[in-house]
Amino acid sequence: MEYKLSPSILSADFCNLEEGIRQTEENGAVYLHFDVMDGVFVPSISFGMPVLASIKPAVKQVIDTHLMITEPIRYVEAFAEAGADILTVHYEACKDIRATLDKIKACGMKTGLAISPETPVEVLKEFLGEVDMFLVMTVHPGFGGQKLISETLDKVRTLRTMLNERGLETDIQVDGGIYAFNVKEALDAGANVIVAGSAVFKGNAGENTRELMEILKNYE
Ligand SMILES: O=C(CO)[C@@H](O)[C@H](O)COP(=O)(O)O
Repeated sequence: MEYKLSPSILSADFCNLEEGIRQTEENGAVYLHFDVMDGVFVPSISFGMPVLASIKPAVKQVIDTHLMITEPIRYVEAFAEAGADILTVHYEACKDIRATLDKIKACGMKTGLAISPETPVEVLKEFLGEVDMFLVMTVHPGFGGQKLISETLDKVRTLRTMLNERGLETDIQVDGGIYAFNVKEALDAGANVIVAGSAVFKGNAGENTRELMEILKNYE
């Protein structure tokens, strides 16, 4: 299993965004996590396609886009054009999940399906084998800097078991409250794509990335 770090720029210093991102890339983060919030699905508003389109040509990282927006199907084409490589939508935010996933695929992106902490993991059963990545939110979506809800890791464990039973090696991403001190708990539960915002961008992004990457590289 390949372990990947996806630094979330939500916690970055936007006056020095280019430098911050470069430090994560130079220190081995192959993904870059781009959190889109609409003020409806989640209370907060973040950034959207124009910001992504500016970042895209400046990085080689996989743009791992997490849409925290209602009816994301409306924006699938726009995010493909802006440069998203993976487009993750929320189970709770879609009227027609399959149509949304089909549109993501048709636009040439990888598919991600996310669940919020209150959503049971069993809802994902019918999508096993149909998506490239599942995202199990380890905090309530909407804000960086929250504390990991440890019960959400039980859902990661259950999901990894469900995938293993079907012989699937689908990526499981975890997002929220992950730091060097607790990342191993998420890996032990079965996650292999780690989103980290505060843990990377608060302080020295290069050193923080290196520290997290060391843990991922040495994980067995
Ligand atoms: O999607 C979200 C929040 O909704 C996350 O991607 C956060 O940006 C993670 O931040 P930290 O908890 O790592 O600070």
